[in-house]
Amino acid sequence: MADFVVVANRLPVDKRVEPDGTTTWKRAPGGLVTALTPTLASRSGAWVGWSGVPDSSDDPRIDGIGIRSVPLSSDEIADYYEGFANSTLWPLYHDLLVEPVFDHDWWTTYVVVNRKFAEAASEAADEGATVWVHDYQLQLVPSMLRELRPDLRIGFFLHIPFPSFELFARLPWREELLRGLLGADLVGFHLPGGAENFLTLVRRVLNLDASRDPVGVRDGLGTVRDGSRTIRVGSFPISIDASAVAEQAAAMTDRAAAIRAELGNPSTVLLGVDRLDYTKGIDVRLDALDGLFREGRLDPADTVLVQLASPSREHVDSYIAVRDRIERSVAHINGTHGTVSSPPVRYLLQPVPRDELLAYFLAADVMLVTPLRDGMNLVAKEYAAARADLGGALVLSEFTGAAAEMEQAYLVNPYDGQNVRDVVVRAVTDSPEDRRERMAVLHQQVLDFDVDLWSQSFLQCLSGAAAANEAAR
Ligand SMILES: Nc1nc2c(ncn2[C@@H]2O[C@H](COP(=O)(O)OP(=O)(O)O)[C@@H](O)[C@H]2O)c(=O)[nH]1
Ligand SMILES: O=P(O)(O)OC[C@H]1O[C@H](O[C@H]2O[C@H](CO)[C@@H](O)[C@H](O)[C@H]2O)[C@H](O)[C@@H](O)[C@@H]1O
Repeated sequence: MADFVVVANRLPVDKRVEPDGTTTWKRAPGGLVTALTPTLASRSGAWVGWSGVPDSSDDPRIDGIGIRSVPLSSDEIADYYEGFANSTLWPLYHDLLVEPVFDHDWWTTYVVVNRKFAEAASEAADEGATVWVHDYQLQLVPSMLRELRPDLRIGFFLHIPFPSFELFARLPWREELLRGLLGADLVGFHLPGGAENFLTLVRRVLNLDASRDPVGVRDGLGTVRDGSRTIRVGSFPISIDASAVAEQAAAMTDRAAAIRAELGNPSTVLLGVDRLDYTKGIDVRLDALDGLFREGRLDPADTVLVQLASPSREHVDSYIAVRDRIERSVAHINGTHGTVSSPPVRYLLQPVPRDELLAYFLAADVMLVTPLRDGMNLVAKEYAAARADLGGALVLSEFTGAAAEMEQAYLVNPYDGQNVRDVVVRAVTDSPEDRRERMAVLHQQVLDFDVDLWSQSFLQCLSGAAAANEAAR
């Protein structure tokens, strides 16, 4: 039994079946794992989640973390993960970048799978334990878990944007989803705007008493009264283990120089690093590059864009469509502006090892982070952390959570193509002193506001919120 339980769609481990049929488990790279490992290890922790493959139920123990797999069948993965989570909630919460599908069978499976996660958490948690539930895939878990285990302290954190009333209210299951979240003692969002949208929805859809004051960052929590319980609502922008990134990147300078040489030592190396997702605006930066070559403002013989894309949600139609669009655009740019020996876009559709990724950060003159919408975007923070040399420049979409903190980045409106082209040129051509000044602020900012601050501030607020509810009970 654990006194601290994390519940997330994905386990912090990757299961691999080797060609000889044996199974190996590796700790998965990722911000959430890094953020929570110290707390999990120091408090007899457990992690409840899905292994990423169908029908898997092994429970390996990794780095002192007890793992509890929630087995999902292929049909459940199709309806809960690819369906309701990633074809209904994901597009709706990301401002309708593609049309969300409302399917009642998917909803039924979402309820069934959320109950599986709640039951697994209930079995893993010791009396009075703290349970931290994560993200849009599991919004019903807080209330299901509270019903099963009223003794638990329950927190919920949403990693993606939380939409306005006008978007959220389209959901046929809007009441159930809000009620699901209200099972928590503390509901957290990246930005105050998400928290305020939630308070408005609770007031208008459920007719509950919800506070109207602006929500602060890690401070000034909102409240919802639900019977004898008070649910706190707050903003906790996630971050990264910035000092570890800076240290690991410092060891990669030779590899960074080698990468530039492999690219033909062009004057300008631009870089994009994303899951292949339509929210990430990969097509926005490709269109900007095409336009800048046409306008003669960048020289295709002396400029290279490296786009590293990790395959994601590959069975979902909208992801198949965006992959096609991006690949056509890459071929168009290389076919139109390149030569056989030096195509200006180097595109990789596979994840690269962590060290290699850090070397690319050091090799890049300009990092292009241009999402149309993004809850936070950790890549932007990792780039700033990696650049302890204060080199490079960050072009950052205003529609990311990261932009709320990283004001010294070259901010762009990804919906305004001319603005993107102008800002990219500015990031490339500004004086080295101006670029250094901006990077110095960004680098220090990510060191000061790191992932430890995120998890500790959330857990401290959760402890206060739960204690108040226990006293009222
Ligand atoms: N090792 C490795 N990590 C990657 C790769 N692509 C993206 N990542 C990591 O995946 C995470 C992406 O997080 P974020 O930018 O917040 O976007 P998200 O994909 O929507 O969660 C960051 O920690 C990236 O460093 C890759 O090719 N290799
Ligand atoms: O699990 P997948 O379907 O493969 O997707 C990967 C993760 O994508 C989303 O990440 C979000 O969380 C980041 C950290 O808070 C944030 O920076 C980013 O803006 C979000 O998009 C998703 O929310 C996770 O649940 C997925 O595991």
